[in-house]
Amino acid sequence: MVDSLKKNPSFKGRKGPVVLCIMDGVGFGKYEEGDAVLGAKTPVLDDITKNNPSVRLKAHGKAVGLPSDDDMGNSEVGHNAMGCGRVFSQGAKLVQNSIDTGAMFTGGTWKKLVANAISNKAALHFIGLLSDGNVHSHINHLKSMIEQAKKDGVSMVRVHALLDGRDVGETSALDYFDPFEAFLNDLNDDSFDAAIASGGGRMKITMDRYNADWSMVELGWKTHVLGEGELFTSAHEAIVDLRERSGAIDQDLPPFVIADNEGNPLGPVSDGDSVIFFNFRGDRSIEISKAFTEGESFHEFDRVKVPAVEYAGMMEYDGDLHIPAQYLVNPPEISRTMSEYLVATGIKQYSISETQKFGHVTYFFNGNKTGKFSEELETYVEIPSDNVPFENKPAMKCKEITDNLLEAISSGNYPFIKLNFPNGDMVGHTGVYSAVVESMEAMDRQIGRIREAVEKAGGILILTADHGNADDMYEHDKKTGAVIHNAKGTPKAKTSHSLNPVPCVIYDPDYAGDYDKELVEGLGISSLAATCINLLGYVAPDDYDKSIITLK
Ligand SMILES: O=C(O)[C@@H](CO)OP(=O)(O)O
Ligand SMILES: [Mn+2]
Ligand SMILES: [Mn+2]
Repeated sequence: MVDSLKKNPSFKGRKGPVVLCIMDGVGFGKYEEGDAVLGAKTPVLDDITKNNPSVRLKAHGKAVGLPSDDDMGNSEVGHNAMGCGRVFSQGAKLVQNSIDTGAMFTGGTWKKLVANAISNKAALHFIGLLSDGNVHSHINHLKSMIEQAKKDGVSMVRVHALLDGRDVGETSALDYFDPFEAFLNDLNDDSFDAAIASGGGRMKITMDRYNADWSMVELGWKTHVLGEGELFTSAHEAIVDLRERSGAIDQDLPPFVIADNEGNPLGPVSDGDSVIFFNFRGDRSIEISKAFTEGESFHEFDRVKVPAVEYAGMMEYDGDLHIPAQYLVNPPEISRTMSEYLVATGIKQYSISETQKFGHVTYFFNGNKTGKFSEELETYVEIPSDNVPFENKPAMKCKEITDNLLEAISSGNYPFIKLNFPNGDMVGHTGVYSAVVESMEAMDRQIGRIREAVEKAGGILILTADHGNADDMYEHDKKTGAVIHNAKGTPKAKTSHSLNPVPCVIYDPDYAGDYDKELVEGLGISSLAATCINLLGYVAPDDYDKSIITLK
């Protein structure tokens, strides 16, 4: 348990709550063309930014614990940084280190899974996202593990590969699958047989999160484990054919199963096999891990059969519920989060979003911890998300989130309130510019309502984001900055996050002259924790990253 926070006597205090509004995926664009935040009519955001202290914060690369500044930010590392007030080396970096130092392959879990496959003359399966996005996984991690498996004497490897198109180009799958199939063929010899056995789009199968749509996981189970689905002779053939027939971009591609020479599935998961889920990020890895590891208590769908396998995740995906029990790399040891301090100080908190981002303001914000620190002091509200393509409903649930939030603000019960608006990110990932504009306009109207409520309550509103996305909706030439066009002559959509900085605006209608209106420049989003603590009237823990405000 952490110590309680010390009061800061120089801060005058406010009547109302501190409200932290995280506009998921809303950054400051580098290019005018394709910046849907700029392109949208957002009178509230414009006005609030112009007339209040505001600054840009770093939200990518090393500022959020990623290996390099070429790595875009993402929700996990962003919310971890905001909620923990410090920057921890994150999954992408920890896994790479573990491979580089060899620690992964001398560890007990790796050895156990390899020994299991060898002694049963069975397969070692790898399931996960095949790209170099470095948000959930990296293809190089997978390649290193397969090479090592061969060295260690495994004779059969089966890969169940999900198409990305969300952290990398929207139709870039073959840039990963083709060289990867060649890589496997190069490794194959009389004693080693590695092949892709199944696959599908990451938003179609396997990688659901926050219990939003378990039917995705069921379809993944059928595809990877039961070997049920449309059969193809190779992943290349499957991708080309399914793209043509479905018109889907990579993340939405229907599932496929690869057949052997007799027309049977090449690599369903069977008794005695070993299975590694090679994504390092937790949110979209928890459900499939449960399907593999839970016994009769599992009721989410009918698994038909549950093969007896040794299963391991790349990491422990939920440090609270210990999912899964076996994993290859220790997750970052995130401790002493802001929520824990607030609980120790007796401060009531309210956290709200819709399903798609509910875990972001709770589980990620609290350092990948599912449970509350205190039932009494913390209130979590989840507005159910619709299961629809979000380009068709760009407002998502921002109105419903706000309706609930306004009650929390006016109740006077919660000194600290945090919310996540998913619009910029979830609609941003669809690549549909006009829908993103609409989503920003819908969100702006709700921020107008929040501003009014905060003013009435005499509180403080902090507007910020976890990383960019909506601010960068077209692919640009890296050298010239020019928009890249499709064969049809339209701009090529960009579905991934951006490397752009994010806003931080402090709307404090009852400003009492107790801090400098000039905000500190050059900081990252990890500085938001100390800032919130200061605005609640407390001194931030010594080792938290510097606050964005300078107290007088
Ligand atoms: O959808 C997701 O899983 C990621 C992108 O891979 O987005 P975010 O980090 O915003 O959750
Ligand atoms: Mn996000
Ligand atoms: Mn996202």
